[in-house]
Amino acid sequence: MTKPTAKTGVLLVNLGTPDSTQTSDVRKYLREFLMDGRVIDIPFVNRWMLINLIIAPTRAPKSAAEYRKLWTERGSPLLFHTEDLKAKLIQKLDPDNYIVAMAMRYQNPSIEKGLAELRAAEVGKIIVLPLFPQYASASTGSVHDKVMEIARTWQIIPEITFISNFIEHPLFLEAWAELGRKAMQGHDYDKFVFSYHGLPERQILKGSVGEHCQLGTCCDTYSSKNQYCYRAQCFHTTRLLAEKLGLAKEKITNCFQSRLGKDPWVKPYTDEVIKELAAEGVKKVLVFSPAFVADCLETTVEVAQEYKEQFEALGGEHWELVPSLNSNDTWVDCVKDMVESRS
Ligand SMILES: C=CC1=C(C)c2cc3[nH]c(cc4nc(cc5[nH]c(cc1n2)c(C)c5CCC(=O)O)C(CCC(=O)O)=C4C)c(C)c3C=C
Ligand SMILES: [Fe+2]
Ligand SMILES: [Fe+2]
Repeated sequence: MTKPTAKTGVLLVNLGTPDSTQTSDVRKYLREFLMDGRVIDIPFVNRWMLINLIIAPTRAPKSAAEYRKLWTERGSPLLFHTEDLKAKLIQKLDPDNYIVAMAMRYQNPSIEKGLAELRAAEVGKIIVLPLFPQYASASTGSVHDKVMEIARTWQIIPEITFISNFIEHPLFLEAWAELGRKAMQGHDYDKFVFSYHGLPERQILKGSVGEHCQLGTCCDTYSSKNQYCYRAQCFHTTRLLAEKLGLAKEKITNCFQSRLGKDPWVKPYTDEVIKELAAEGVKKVLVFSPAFVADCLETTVEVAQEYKEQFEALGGEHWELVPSLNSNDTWVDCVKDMVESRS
């Protein structure tokens, strides 16, 4: 009798979210998240003091109030959209060859739990897919780091494939384009804003190969020299999507949201771009947020509510967010293809 072939394990990992909207759970989540040295990249003692003496006490109650605006009967959207993605992926993959687990980098379900599920199924190979289209040390890099921290304790470490970036995948672009076309139907937008999650500028510079990135026009081209530069990856994502959707260059604006703390973050800042657009008399804006593959606090509350209020208060008339990929069928096909092409 021949031995059955071992399955390939797939681990989908998103950022993380609190277990509930109680301030204590939000504080626990923020502590774990922000104590990650890849997220707040300052010396440990300074980070510990900043998080425990300033951020956890003051930010946690404010963030808890924000999470209450977002929470649904199914809990946090980031979590249930990732669960839905996993369920649809399972339907599309051959069950004799694949087992799929899902995890959050911070809080639950943990990466430890996801990897334990795959190990229990005695997989022969693991494919880790951090659900971040653009590589950043604070997101993708941190997932890779955590998986290696756990795998390093195993006697047998199977072959592990890490997916670092998928901005050029044709089905990723098609999934966004489908959602964009739908949002554009019956509307004539003045501007298309591409708002990406921000990063401290020093993290962009640290992530630069050699001294390539100067945070200037260097990020306007994308090549093997700057393939891990977060800013260049974001601009490239916009160019590819704009091309697919046939958007005129002069109608496109890139910007970066979710700034935290006083250090300079990658520019231009979304709130400043909104002021500029309003001052130019722009009235109708469609917003894409393609650093996120699932709707979450940063899209549903920050972009679709807070930035909309800011734009309207400054005279804007229509501010619309394109919903995220969530468990869109073309996006599920994209994940299936990324997995199968690496098996
Ligand atoms: C798209 C990838 C992300 C990168 C890169 C990233 C970097 C990063 N984030 C913070 C601080 C916060 N981010 C918060 C929420 C949040 N961040 C991402 C993704 C990236 N972050 C997502 C998907 C979410 C939403 C989570 C959800 O539950 O819906 C938060 C928490 C919310 C809040 O209090 O505002 C913080 C804080 C830093 C400092 C950073 C890189 C240095
Ligand atoms: Fe974040
Ligand atoms: Fe650059």
